[in-house]
Amino acid sequence: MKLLQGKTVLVTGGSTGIGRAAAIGAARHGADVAINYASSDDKALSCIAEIEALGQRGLAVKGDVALPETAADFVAKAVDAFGHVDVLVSNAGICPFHAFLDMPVETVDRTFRVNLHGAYYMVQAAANQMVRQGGGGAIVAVSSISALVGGEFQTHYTPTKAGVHSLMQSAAIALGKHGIRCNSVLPGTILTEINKDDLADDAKRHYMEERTPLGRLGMPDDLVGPIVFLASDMAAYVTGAALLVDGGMFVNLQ
Ligand SMILES: NC(=O)C1=CN([C@@H]2O[C@H](COP(=O)(O)OP(=O)(O)OC[C@H]3O[C@@H](n4cnc5c(N)ncnc54)[C@H](O)[C@@H]3O)[C@@H](O)[C@H]2O)C=CC1
Ligand SMILES: C[C@H](O)[C@@H]1OC(=O)[C@H](O)[C@@H]1O
Repeated sequence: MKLLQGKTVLVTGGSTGIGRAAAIGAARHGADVAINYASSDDKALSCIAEIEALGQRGLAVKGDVALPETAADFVAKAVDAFGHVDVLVSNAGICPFHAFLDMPVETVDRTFRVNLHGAYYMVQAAANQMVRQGGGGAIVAVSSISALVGGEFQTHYTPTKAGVHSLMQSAAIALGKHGIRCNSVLPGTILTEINKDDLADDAKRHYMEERTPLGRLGMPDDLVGPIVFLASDMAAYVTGAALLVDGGMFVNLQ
C-alpha cells in the first residue's frame, strides 16, 4: 500500500541518516522527493539515484538551512520541478556535543541557527506554498526525545529540539484553518553520523542500549513508518502531536 502516491515530499538534510531514509521511504510510498543538503554532492546524488530507481522523480538542492533564503530557494526549485509541495519533513540538524561551562558562543549560535531557526524558515516557506496551492498539506518535524529530557553535553542542543516540538504545536494552530497538519517525531538514540563519535565510546553506547527496553539502538529506517504515517492521509485528524520513536527509552526509569 502506497501511502504517499502522487505527493511531492520535501526533506531537509536529506542526504544522510534519518532524512535520507525518510526521502527514500517517501519514494517507496509513491512520492516524488526533493532533498535539501548541506555539503556532500555525492551523498545527495546517490540518494536521488535510489529515489529514481524506485520509479519516482528526485531533486537535490544544496543549501544551508540556517540562512533564511535557503528555504524560499528550496521550495521554489521543488515547485519548478514538481509543480506543488504536499509534505515537508524538516529534518536537518546538528548536535556538536560540548560541556556547558566552557561552551563556545559560536557553537550555541550555530546549533540554534541550524536546528531551530532553520526549521522555522523551512516550515514557514513550505506552509506559504501550501496555502498558495490550497488543498492543505502535512509538515513533519524531526524533534527528539531530547525535547523532553536533558543531556550534560547537549545544553545547546536540547532547547532546539524542544523548540522544534513547540513550533509544531503552534504551527498546527496557525495552519489548521488551511488544512495543513503539523506534527513531530521524537527519535530516541538512532545510529547515524550525528552521534558516530559519541557512540564510539563503548561505555556510552552500552549505557544507551541498556536504557532501551527493545534492546537495541534505532536505525534511520525505524523513523520511516512514523514519518510516512504522519505525512499521509492515515493521519488526517492528527495535528499538533508528538510521536516518540525511541524503543521505549523515555519511559524506562527502572
Ligand atoms: N540520531 C539520533 O539519535 C537522533 C537524531 N535526531 C535528529 O534527527 C535529525 C537528523 O539527524 P541524523 O539523521 O541523526 O544525523 P545526520 O548527521 O546523518 O543527519 C543530519 C543531516 O542534516 C544535514 N545538515 C546539517 N546542517 C545542515 C544545514 N545547515 N543545512 C542543511 N542541512 C544540514 C547534514 O548534512 C545531515 O545530512 C536531526 O535534526 C537530529 O537532531 C533526533 C533524535 C535522535
Ligand atoms: C545526538 C544524540 O545521540 C541523539 O540526538 C538526540 O536528539 C538524542 O539526544 C539522541 O541521543
